[in-house]
Amino acid sequence: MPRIAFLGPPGTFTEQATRALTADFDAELVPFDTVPNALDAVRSQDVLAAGVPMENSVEGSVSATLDALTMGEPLVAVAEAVLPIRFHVLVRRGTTAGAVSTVASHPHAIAQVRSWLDRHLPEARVLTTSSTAAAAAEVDGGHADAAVVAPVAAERHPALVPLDTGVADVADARTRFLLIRRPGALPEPTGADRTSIAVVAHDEVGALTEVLSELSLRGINLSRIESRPIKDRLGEYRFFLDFDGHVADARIGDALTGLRRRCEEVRFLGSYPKADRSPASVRPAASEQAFRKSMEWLAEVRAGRLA
Ligand SMILES: O=C(O)C(=O)Cc1ccccc1
Repeated sequence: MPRIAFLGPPGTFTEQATRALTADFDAELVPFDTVPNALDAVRSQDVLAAGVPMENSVEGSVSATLDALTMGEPLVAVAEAVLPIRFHVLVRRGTTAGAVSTVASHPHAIAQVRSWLDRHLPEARVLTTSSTAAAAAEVDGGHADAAVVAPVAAERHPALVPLDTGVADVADARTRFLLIRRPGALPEPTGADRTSIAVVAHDEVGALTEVLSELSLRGINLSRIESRPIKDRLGEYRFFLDFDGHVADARIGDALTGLRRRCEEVRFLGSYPKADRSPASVRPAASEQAFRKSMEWLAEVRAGRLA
């Protein structure tokens, strides 16, 4: 049975997402304490794949995931899941809100319950943990008084009780998760795919505009752009781009070759079906047929068959 890593310990949102991402096959889910460790386990072939949190509608990208994807051997995303996010706040039985002096959770969870904390636990000191489930373990072990967790974590900690449930500053907050593998056969194009890449543009005037032009000229819909510093050079950045389409699509392949010529570095991070299955809107000039016809025309010109 394939082993699949997830950001643990058991009871995280990522475990829930990884279960959804592997629902089609029998898998043994294996917890790792950090995203970089889970991805390294994929690289070293200890596991087949890893489920990782990617971005959140409230707090933005999970930078640990972005950085870990581009450091080390190449990896690619093969599937995407989006989960609605609401939290339970768990305490040891008998703890009242007034007795909570420390509240623990993953930084992205804390960011999504700031107003709730200001209202209900204004005096509490925040302790950040590697995951929401790790925060529940801290409370169980007596190292923190309250934990902001995924509802599933409550089942794992029968000694803890909710101080509140369904907590979320933004009612419709969502988090996007990816299933990451070593490069191999790509998922088949479905017409409702997303492609992710990371590029380092040359340090010159207009470089980012030119990167974006490669996409816009081909009618490619950009769904996310994020920058992360290149660790060893201050003021230079790696851009993470997500856009509609599959690398097997002519317009995407064409854009990628343009980027490859133009950029210092291009890392392909996968083409995979979008969680919402919404089909890409492709303008006529960027359709498969338009690309095929233009290539046929070029071949004719090159063969000297056109007047
Ligand atoms: O810590 C978790 O449970 C995670 O899976 C990371 C996370 C944290 C907050 C919101 C969504 C995902």
